[in-house]
Amino acid sequence: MTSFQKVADIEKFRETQGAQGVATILAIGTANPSNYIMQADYPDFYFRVTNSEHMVNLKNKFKRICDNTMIVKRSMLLTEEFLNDNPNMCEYTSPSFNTRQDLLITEVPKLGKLAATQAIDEWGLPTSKITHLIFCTTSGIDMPGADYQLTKLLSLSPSVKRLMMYQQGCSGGGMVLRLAKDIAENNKGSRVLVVCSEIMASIFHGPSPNHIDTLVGQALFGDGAAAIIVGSDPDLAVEHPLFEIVSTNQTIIPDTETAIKLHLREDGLKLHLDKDAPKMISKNIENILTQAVCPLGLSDWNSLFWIVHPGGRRILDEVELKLNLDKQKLRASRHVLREYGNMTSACVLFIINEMRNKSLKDGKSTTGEGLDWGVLFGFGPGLTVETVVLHSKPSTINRIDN
Ligand SMILES: CC(=O)CC(=O)SCCNC(=O)CCNC(=O)[C@H](O)C(C)(C)COP(=O)(O)OP(=O)(O)OC[C@H]1O[C@@H](n2cnc3c(N)ncnc32)[C@H](O)[C@@H]1OP(=O)(O)O
Repeated sequence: MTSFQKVADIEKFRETQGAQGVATILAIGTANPSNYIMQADYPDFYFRVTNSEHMVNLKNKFKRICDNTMIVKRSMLLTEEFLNDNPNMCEYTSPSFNTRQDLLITEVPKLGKLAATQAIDEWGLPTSKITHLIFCTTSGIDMPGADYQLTKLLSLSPSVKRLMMYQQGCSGGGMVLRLAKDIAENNKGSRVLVVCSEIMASIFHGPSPNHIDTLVGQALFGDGAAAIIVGSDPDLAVEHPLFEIVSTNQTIIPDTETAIKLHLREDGLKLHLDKDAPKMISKNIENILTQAVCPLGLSDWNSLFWIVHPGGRRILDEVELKLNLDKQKLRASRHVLREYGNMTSACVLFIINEMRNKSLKDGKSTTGEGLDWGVLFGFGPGLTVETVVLHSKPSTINRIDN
Protein backbone atom coordinates (compact mmCIF):
# COMPACT_ATOMS: atom_id res chain seq x y z
CA MET A 1 0.00 0.00 0.00
CA THR A 2 1.44 3.43 -0.93
CA SER A 3 1.45 6.25 1.60
CA PHE A 4 -1.00 8.13 -0.70
CA GLN A 5 -3.52 5.30 -0.39
CA LYS A 6 -3.09 5.31 3.38
CA VAL A 7 -3.97 9.04 3.59
CA ALA A 8 -6.97 8.56 1.29
CA ASP A 9 -8.23 5.74 3.52
CA ILE A 10 -7.90 7.80 6.67
CA GLU A 11 -9.81 10.66 5.07
CA LYS A 12 -12.55 8.31 3.97
CA PHE A 13 -12.74 6.85 7.46
CA ARG A 14 -12.84 10.38 8.89
CA GLU A 15 -15.80 11.24 6.64
CA THR A 16 -17.82 8.43 8.24
CA GLN A 17 -17.08 9.72 11.77
CA GLY A 18 -18.82 13.09 11.80
CA ALA A 19 -22.53 13.77 12.22
CA GLN A 20 -24.53 15.49 9.48
CA GLY A 21 -26.51 17.99 11.54
CA VAL A 22 -26.05 20.55 14.26
CA ALA A 23 -25.87 19.46 17.92
CA THR A 24 -29.28 19.60 19.57
CA ILE A 25 -30.51 19.58 23.17
CA LEU A 26 -32.87 16.59 23.36
CA ALA A 27 -33.93 16.59 27.03
CA ILE A 28 -33.40 18.51 30.28
CA GLY A 29 -33.68 17.53 33.95
CA THR A 30 -33.16 19.52 37.14
CA ALA A 31 -32.92 18.66 40.85
CA ASN A 32 -32.44 20.44 44.18
CA PRO A 33 -31.96 19.15 47.72
CA SER A 34 -35.32 19.10 49.52
CA ASN A 35 -33.95 21.28 52.33
CA TYR A 36 -34.31 24.98 51.49
CA ILE A 37 -34.21 28.32 53.27
CA MET A 38 -36.21 31.48 52.62
CA GLN A 39 -33.93 34.44 51.94
CA ALA A 40 -35.88 36.59 54.42
CA ASP A 41 -34.95 34.11 57.18
CA TYR A 42 -31.35 33.65 56.10
CA PRO A 43 -29.63 36.49 58.04
CA ASP A 44 -31.03 35.14 61.33
CA PHE A 45 -30.12 31.55 60.40
CA TYR A 46 -26.64 32.50 59.20
CA PHE A 47 -25.62 34.70 62.13
CA ARG A 48 -27.10 32.21 64.63
CA VAL A 49 -25.43 29.14 63.19
CA THR A 50 -22.06 30.89 62.88
CA ASN A 51 -22.28 32.25 66.46
CA SER A 52 -21.94 35.80 65.14
CA GLU A 53 -25.01 37.49 66.67
CA HIS A 54 -22.69 39.99 68.41
CA MET A 55 -21.74 41.49 65.00
CA VAL A 56 -24.86 43.63 64.94
CA ASN A 57 -23.77 46.12 62.26
CA LEU A 58 -22.49 43.38 60.00
CA LYS A 59 -25.77 41.50 60.36
CA ASN A 60 -27.71 44.63 59.38
CA LYS A 61 -25.50 45.05 56.34
CA PHE A 62 -26.02 41.37 55.47
CA LYS A 63 -29.79 41.86 55.73
CA ARG A 64 -29.52 44.73 53.21
CA ILE A 65 -27.43 42.59 50.87
CA CYS A 66 -29.90 39.67 51.15
CA ASP A 67 -32.86 41.99 50.44
CA ASN A 68 -31.13 43.47 47.41
CA THR A 69 -30.37 40.08 45.85
CA MET A 70 -34.09 39.67 44.96
CA ILE A 71 -33.64 35.98 45.80
CA VAL A 72 -36.70 34.47 47.52
CA LYS A 73 -35.41 31.03 48.43
CA ARG A 74 -32.42 28.75 48.00
CA SER A 75 -32.00 25.00 48.36
CA MET A 76 -29.27 24.11 50.83
CA LEU A 77 -28.03 20.67 51.72
CA LEU A 78 -26.34 22.16 54.79
CA THR A 79 -28.69 22.01 57.74
CA GLU A 80 -28.39 23.75 61.10
CA GLU A 81 -27.77 20.35 62.70
CA PHE A 82 -24.89 19.58 60.32
CA LEU A 83 -23.32 23.00 60.88
CA ASN A 84 -23.67 22.66 64.66
CA ASP A 85 -21.87 19.32 64.44
CA ASN A 86 -19.12 20.86 62.26
CA PRO A 87 -18.33 24.27 63.82
CA ASN A 88 -15.06 24.51 61.88
CA MET A 89 -17.16 25.23 58.78
CA CYS A 90 -18.83 28.16 60.55
CA GLU A 91 -15.66 30.21 61.09
CA TYR A 92 -14.51 32.71 58.50
CA THR A 93 -11.25 30.84 58.36
CA SER A 94 -10.67 27.45 60.01
CA PRO A 95 -9.33 24.21 58.53
CA SER A 96 -12.42 22.41 57.25
CA PHE A 97 -11.41 20.97 53.90
CA ASN A 98 -11.87 17.32 54.94
CA THR A 99 -15.37 17.93 56.35
CA ARG A 100 -16.42 19.63 53.13
CA GLN A 101 -14.84 16.99 50.93
CA ASP A 102 -16.48 14.11 52.84
CA LEU A 103 -19.88 15.65 52.14
CA LEU A 104 -19.30 16.79 48.56
CA ILE A 105 -17.63 13.66 47.19
CA THR A 106 -20.81 11.68 47.96
CA GLU A 107 -23.54 14.27 47.53
CA VAL A 108 -22.48 16.04 44.29
CA PRO A 109 -22.80 12.88 42.12
CA LYS A 110 -26.00 11.90 43.98
CA LEU A 111 -27.66 15.24 43.21
CA GLY A 112 -26.37 14.96 39.64
CA LYS A 113 -28.00 11.53 39.39
CA LEU A 114 -31.43 12.98 40.25
CA ALA A 115 -31.19 15.56 37.45
CA ALA A 116 -29.72 13.04 34.99
CA THR A 117 -32.49 10.50 35.70
CA GLN A 118 -35.10 13.14 34.94
CA ALA A 119 -33.37 14.07 31.66
CA ILE A 120 -33.02 10.40 30.65
CA ASP A 121 -36.73 9.77 31.43
CA GLU A 122 -37.72 12.67 29.21
CA TRP A 123 -35.34 11.57 26.45
CA GLY A 124 -36.97 8.11 26.53
CA LEU A 125 -34.05 6.02 25.28
CA PRO A 126 -32.04 3.45 27.28
CA THR A 127 -28.88 4.56 29.10
CA SER A 128 -26.92 2.13 26.91
CA LYS A 129 -27.33 4.73 24.12
CA ILE A 130 -25.32 7.33 26.09
CA THR A 131 -21.87 7.42 24.53
CA HIS A 132 -20.28 10.38 26.38
CA LEU A 133 -20.56 11.96 29.82
CA ILE A 134 -19.49 15.49 30.74
CA PHE A 135 -19.65 16.26 34.47
CA CYS A 136 -19.04 19.79 35.71
CA THR A 137 -18.79 21.00 39.30
CA THR A 138 -17.03 23.65 41.35
CA SER A 139 -18.09 21.86 44.55
CA GLY A 140 -15.14 19.75 45.69
CA ILE A 141 -12.60 17.74 43.77
CA ASP A 142 -11.64 14.05 43.77
CA MET A 143 -10.12 11.13 41.84
CA PRO A 144 -11.70 9.09 40.44
CA GLY A 145 -14.07 11.98 40.02
CA ALA A 146 -17.79 12.73 40.15
CA ASP A 147 -18.03 11.57 36.51
CA TYR A 148 -16.85 8.10 37.57
CA GLN A 149 -19.26 8.01 40.54
CA LEU A 150 -22.18 9.02 38.31
CA THR A 151 -21.26 6.34 35.76
CA LYS A 152 -21.65 3.82 38.58
CA LEU A 153 -24.83 5.39 40.03
CA LEU A 154 -26.55 5.34 36.62
CA SER A 155 -25.05 1.97 35.59
CA LEU A 156 -23.69 3.56 32.42
CA SER A 157 -21.40 1.52 30.20
CA PRO A 158 -17.86 1.35 31.64
CA SER A 159 -16.77 2.44 28.16
CA VAL A 160 -18.76 5.70 28.23
CA LYS A 161 -16.28 8.45 27.29
CA ARG A 162 -16.01 10.74 30.29
CA LEU A 163 -14.88 14.34 30.66
CA MET A 164 -14.60 15.71 34.24
CA MET A 165 -14.57 19.49 34.55
CA TYR A 166 -13.72 20.59 38.11
CA GLN A 167 -13.42 24.19 39.36
CA GLN A 168 -14.68 26.06 36.31
CA GLY A 169 -16.99 28.40 38.26
CA CYS A 170 -20.15 29.86 36.80
CA SER A 171 -19.00 29.95 33.17
CA GLY A 172 -18.99 26.12 33.36
CA GLY A 173 -22.64 25.99 32.25
CA GLY A 174 -21.77 27.62 28.91
CA MET A 175 -18.55 25.63 28.61
CA VAL A 176 -20.32 22.26 28.82
CA LEU A 177 -22.62 23.24 25.94
CA ARG A 178 -19.56 24.15 23.86
CA LEU A 179 -17.90 20.81 24.61
CA ALA A 180 -21.10 18.80 24.06
CA LYS A 181 -21.56 20.46 20.66
CA ASP A 182 -18.01 19.59 19.60
CA ILE A 183 -18.43 15.97 20.71
CA ALA A 184 -21.91 15.49 19.19
CA GLU A 185 -21.02 16.98 15.81
CA ASN A 186 -17.74 15.09 15.48
CA ASN A 187 -18.95 11.67 16.59
CA LYS A 188 -21.79 10.27 14.47
CA GLY A 189 -24.56 8.72 16.56
CA SER A 190 -23.12 10.01 19.85
CA ARG A 191 -25.43 11.00 22.70
CA VAL A 192 -23.78 13.18 25.34
CA LEU A 193 -25.11 13.29 28.88
CA VAL A 194 -24.10 16.61 30.43
CA VAL A 195 -24.44 17.12 34.19
CA CYS A 196 -23.72 20.24 36.26
CA SER A 197 -24.08 19.64 40.00
CA GLU A 198 -23.33 22.26 42.63
CA ILE A 199 -23.54 22.29 46.43
CA MET A 200 -22.61 25.48 48.28
CA ALA A 201 -21.06 23.59 51.23
CA SER A 202 -17.74 24.28 49.50
CA ILE A 203 -18.16 28.05 49.81
CA PHE A 204 -20.01 28.41 53.15
CA HIS A 205 -18.01 30.53 55.65
CA GLY A 206 -18.76 32.56 58.73
CA PRO A 207 -18.89 36.37 58.38
CA SER A 208 -15.90 38.69 58.57
CA PRO A 209 -16.19 42.49 58.59
CA ASN A 210 -12.97 42.60 56.57
CA HIS A 211 -14.26 40.42 53.73
CA ILE A 212 -17.57 41.78 52.52
CA ASP A 213 -17.15 40.13 49.13
CA THR A 214 -17.14 36.70 50.81
CA LEU A 215 -20.23 37.80 52.73
CA VAL A 216 -21.94 38.77 49.46
CA GLY A 217 -21.29 35.18 48.30
CA GLN A 218 -23.14 33.85 51.38
CA ALA A 219 -26.24 35.71 50.20
CA LEU A 220 -26.09 34.43 46.63
CA PHE A 221 -25.28 30.75 46.24
CA GLY A 222 -27.73 27.85 46.26
CA ASP A 223 -27.59 24.10 45.57
CA GLY A 224 -28.85 22.54 42.37
CA ALA A 225 -28.07 20.13 39.56
CA ALA A 226 -29.12 20.17 35.93
CA ALA A 227 -28.63 17.62 33.18
CA ILE A 228 -29.16 17.70 29.43
CA ILE A 229 -28.77 15.19 26.62
CA VAL A 230 -27.14 16.46 23.44
CA GLY A 231 -26.90 14.74 20.07
CA SER A 232 -26.91 15.47 16.34
CA ASP A 233 -29.25 14.00 13.72
CA PRO A 234 -32.06 13.16 16.18
CA ASP A 235 -34.28 10.19 15.44
CA LEU A 236 -37.53 12.13 15.26
CA ALA A 237 -39.61 9.00 15.85
CA VAL A 238 -38.38 8.89 19.44
CA GLU A 239 -36.37 12.05 20.18
CA HIS A 240 -37.76 15.56 20.60
CA PRO A 241 -35.35 18.41 19.80
CA LEU A 242 -35.59 21.41 22.13
CA PHE A 243 -32.81 23.79 21.02
CA GLU A 244 -30.04 23.61 18.42
CA ILE A 245 -26.61 24.68 19.65
CA VAL A 246 -25.63 26.80 16.65
CA SER A 247 -22.33 28.37 17.68
CA THR A 248 -20.14 28.79 20.74
CA ASN A 249 -17.43 31.22 21.83
CA GLN A 250 -15.23 31.67 24.86
CA THR A 251 -13.32 34.84 25.65
CA ILE A 252 -11.45 36.56 28.48
CA ILE A 253 -12.38 40.17 29.24
CA PRO A 254 -9.05 42.06 29.29
CA ASP A 255 -7.70 43.34 32.64
CA THR A 256 -10.31 41.57 34.79
CA GLU A 257 -8.23 38.73 36.23
CA THR A 258 -8.95 39.75 39.82
CA ALA A 259 -12.68 40.51 39.36
CA ILE A 260 -13.96 37.04 40.31
CA LYS A 261 -11.49 34.72 42.03
CA LEU A 262 -12.14 31.46 43.86
CA HIS A 263 -9.27 29.82 45.70
CA LEU A 264 -9.52 26.30 47.12
CA ARG A 265 -7.84 26.38 50.55
CA GLU A 266 -7.79 24.27 53.69
CA ASP A 267 -10.69 26.44 54.92
CA GLY A 268 -12.80 25.75 51.81
CA LEU A 269 -13.42 27.65 48.59
CA LYS A 270 -12.75 31.35 49.14
CA LEU A 271 -14.60 33.79 46.86
CA HIS A 272 -13.16 37.20 45.99
CA LEU A 273 -15.53 39.46 44.17
CA ASP A 274 -14.84 42.92 42.80
CA LYS A 275 -17.73 45.30 43.41
CA ASP A 276 -17.40 46.42 39.80
CA ALA A 277 -17.66 42.92 38.27
CA PRO A 278 -21.19 43.68 36.92
CA LYS A 279 -19.88 46.87 35.24
CA MET A 280 -16.88 45.03 33.76
CA ILE A 281 -19.29 42.54 32.19
CA SER A 282 -21.73 45.14 30.86
CA LYS A 283 -18.94 47.31 29.42
CA ASN A 284 -17.82 44.43 27.21
CA ILE A 285 -21.05 42.56 26.56
CA GLU A 286 -22.12 44.29 23.35
CA ASN A 287 -18.82 43.62 21.64
CA ILE A 288 -18.90 39.94 22.65
CA LEU A 289 -22.53 39.64 21.57
CA THR A 290 -21.86 41.29 18.20
CA GLN A 291 -19.05 38.87 17.45
CA ALA A 292 -21.28 35.91 18.31
CA VAL A 293 -24.48 36.76 16.49
CA CYS A 294 -23.53 39.08 13.59
CA PRO A 295 -22.16 36.20 11.47
CA LEU A 296 -25.74 34.84 11.59
CA GLY A 297 -27.21 38.14 10.39
CA LEU A 298 -28.72 39.02 13.79
CA SER A 299 -28.46 42.59 15.04
CA ASP A 300 -31.70 43.40 16.91
CA TRP A 301 -31.04 42.34 20.50
CA ASN A 302 -34.75 42.42 21.35
CA SER A 303 -35.53 39.93 18.58
CA LEU A 304 -33.57 37.28 20.52
CA PHE A 305 -34.49 35.14 23.53
CA TRP A 306 -32.06 35.55 26.45
CA ILE A 307 -30.40 33.18 28.90
CA VAL A 308 -27.96 35.07 31.13
CA HIS A 309 -26.10 33.58 34.09
CA PRO A 310 -27.66 35.35 37.09
CA GLY A 311 -24.44 35.77 39.09
CA GLY A 312 -26.24 38.47 41.06
CA ARG A 313 -29.16 40.86 40.48
CA ARG A 314 -26.85 43.70 39.45
CA ILE A 315 -25.29 41.63 36.66
CA LEU A 316 -28.74 41.16 35.09
CA ASP A 317 -29.64 44.84 35.64
CA GLU A 318 -26.41 46.06 34.03
CA VAL A 319 -26.70 43.76 31.00
CA GLU A 320 -30.35 44.75 30.49
CA LEU A 321 -29.50 48.45 30.72
CA LYS A 322 -26.43 48.33 28.48
CA LEU A 323 -28.22 46.46 25.67
CA ASN A 324 -31.54 48.30 26.01
CA LEU A 325 -33.35 45.02 26.49
CA ASP A 326 -37.12 44.99 26.97
CA LYS A 327 -38.07 44.26 30.59
CA GLN A 328 -39.37 40.75 29.82
CA LYS A 329 -36.17 39.61 28.07
CA LEU A 330 -34.44 38.46 31.24
CA ARG A 331 -37.63 37.03 32.81
CA ALA A 332 -36.40 33.41 32.81
CA SER A 333 -32.96 34.38 34.20
CA ARG A 334 -34.55 36.47 36.97
CA HIS A 335 -37.03 33.67 37.74
CA VAL A 336 -34.22 31.16 38.32
CA LEU A 337 -32.24 33.66 40.46
CA ARG A 338 -35.36 34.41 42.54
CA GLU A 339 -36.38 30.78 43.07
CA TYR A 340 -32.98 29.09 43.50
CA GLY A 341 -30.17 31.68 43.88
CA ASN A 342 -26.87 31.42 42.01
CA MET A 343 -26.30 27.68 41.41
CA THR A 344 -22.97 28.32 39.65
CA SER A 345 -22.62 26.15 36.51
CA ALA A 346 -26.15 24.68 36.76
CA CYS A 347 -27.90 28.07 36.47
CA VAL A 348 -27.99 28.51 32.69
CA LEU A 349 -29.33 24.96 32.21
CA PHE A 350 -32.12 25.70 34.73
CA ILE A 351 -32.92 28.83 32.70
CA ILE A 352 -33.12 26.85 29.44
CA ASN A 353 -35.53 24.47 31.22
CA GLU A 354 -37.62 27.32 32.62
CA MET A 355 -37.80 28.92 29.18
CA ARG A 356 -39.03 25.88 27.31
CA ASN A 357 -41.55 25.02 30.07
CA LYS A 358 -42.99 28.54 30.21
CA SER A 359 -43.08 28.78 26.41
CA LEU A 360 -45.22 25.64 26.28
CA LYS A 361 -47.46 26.76 29.16
CA ASP A 362 -48.02 30.15 27.50
CA GLY A 363 -48.84 28.55 24.14
CA LYS A 364 -45.78 30.09 22.40
CA SER A 365 -44.92 28.54 19.04
CA THR A 366 -41.26 27.84 19.87
CA THR A 367 -39.27 26.70 22.90
CA GLY A 368 -37.62 30.17 22.90
CA GLU A 369 -40.67 32.23 23.95
CA GLY A 370 -42.02 32.11 20.39
CA LEU A 371 -38.75 33.48 18.94
CA ASP A 372 -36.31 31.64 16.67
CA TRP A 373 -32.88 32.77 17.82
CA GLY A 374 -31.40 33.25 21.25
CA VAL A 375 -28.18 33.84 23.11
CA LEU A 376 -26.81 32.32 26.30
CA PHE A 377 -24.09 33.93 28.43
CA GLY A 378 -22.03 32.25 31.16
CA PHE A 379 -19.74 34.43 33.32
CA GLY A 380 -16.94 33.03 35.45
CA PRO A 381 -13.47 33.62 36.88
CA GLY A 382 -11.11 35.29 34.47
CA LEU A 383 -13.43 37.12 33.75
CA THR A 384 -14.33 34.37 31.32
CA VAL A 385 -17.41 34.75 29.14
CA GLU A 386 -18.97 31.78 27.36
CA THR A 387 -21.41 32.73 24.60
CA VAL A 388 -23.73 30.21 22.98
CA VAL A 389 -26.11 30.96 20.11
CA LEU A 390 -29.23 28.79 20.25
CA HIS A 391 -31.98 28.12 17.73
CA SER A 392 -35.35 27.18 19.20
CA LYS A 393 -37.61 24.34 18.03
CA PRO A 394 -41.40 24.03 17.89
CA SER A 395 -42.86 24.16 21.39
CA THR A 396 -44.58 20.80 21.64
CA ILE A 397 -44.62 17.43 23.36
CA ASN A 398 -42.06 16.44 25.99
CA ARG A 399 -42.91 16.47 29.62
CA ILE A 400 -43.33 19.67 31.65
CA ASP A 401 -42.01 19.61 35.17
CA ASN A 402 -42.23 22.26 37.88
C1 LIG B 1 -18.83 31.74 40.89
C2 LIG B 1 -18.59 32.26 39.54
O1 LIG B 1 -17.72 31.74 38.82
C3 LIG B 1 -19.40 33.32 38.92
C4 LIG B 1 -20.32 34.10 39.78
O2 LIG B 1 -21.49 34.13 39.53
S1 LIG B 1 -19.63 34.91 41.09
C5 LIG B 1 -20.89 35.94 41.67
C6 LIG B 1 -21.08 37.13 40.78
N1 LIG B 1 -21.97 38.02 41.45
C7 LIG B 1 -21.70 39.32 41.69
O3 LIG B 1 -20.67 39.84 41.26
C8 LIG B 1 -22.68 40.07 42.53
C9 LIG B 1 -23.15 41.28 41.83
N2 LIG B 1 -23.74 42.22 42.76
C10 LIG B 1 -25.04 42.26 43.02
O4 LIG B 1 -25.86 41.55 42.43
C11 LIG B 1 -25.49 43.27 44.04
O5 LIG B 1 -24.44 44.15 44.30
C12 LIG B 1 -25.94 42.66 45.39
C13 LIG B 1 -27.20 41.85 45.16
C14 LIG B 1 -24.89 41.79 46.00
C15 LIG B 1 -26.26 43.82 46.36
O6 LIG B 1 -27.22 44.66 45.74
P1 LIG B 1 -26.96 46.23 45.53
O7 LIG B 1 -28.15 46.81 44.89
O8 LIG B 1 -25.67 46.42 44.86
O9 LIG B 1 -26.93 46.72 47.01
P2 LIG B 1 -25.95 47.76 47.68
O10 LIG B 1 -26.76 48.45 48.73
O11 LIG B 1 -25.24 48.60 46.68
O12 LIG B 1 -24.90 46.81 48.37
C16 LIG B 1 -25.08 46.36 49.66
C17 LIG B 1 -23.75 46.46 50.36
O13 LIG B 1 -22.92 45.43 49.85
C18 LIG B 1 -21.66 45.96 49.45
N3 LIG B 1 -21.16 45.17 48.33
C19 LIG B 1 -21.83 44.75 47.26
N4 LIG B 1 -21.01 44.03 46.47
C20 LIG B 1 -19.82 43.99 47.07
C21 LIG B 1 -18.58 43.38 46.74
N5 LIG B 1 -18.42 42.66 45.64
N6 LIG B 1 -17.55 43.55 47.60
C22 LIG B 1 -17.68 44.27 48.75
N7 LIG B 1 -18.85 44.86 49.10
C23 LIG B 1 -19.89 44.72 48.27
C24 LIG B 1 -21.99 47.41 49.06
O14 LIG B 1 -20.84 48.22 49.17
C25 LIG B 1 -23.02 47.78 50.10
O15 LIG B 1 -22.36 48.16 51.29
P3 LIG B 1 -22.91 49.42 52.18
O16 LIG B 1 -24.30 48.99 52.59
O17 LIG B 1 -21.96 49.52 53.30
O18 LIG B 1 -22.94 50.57 51.26
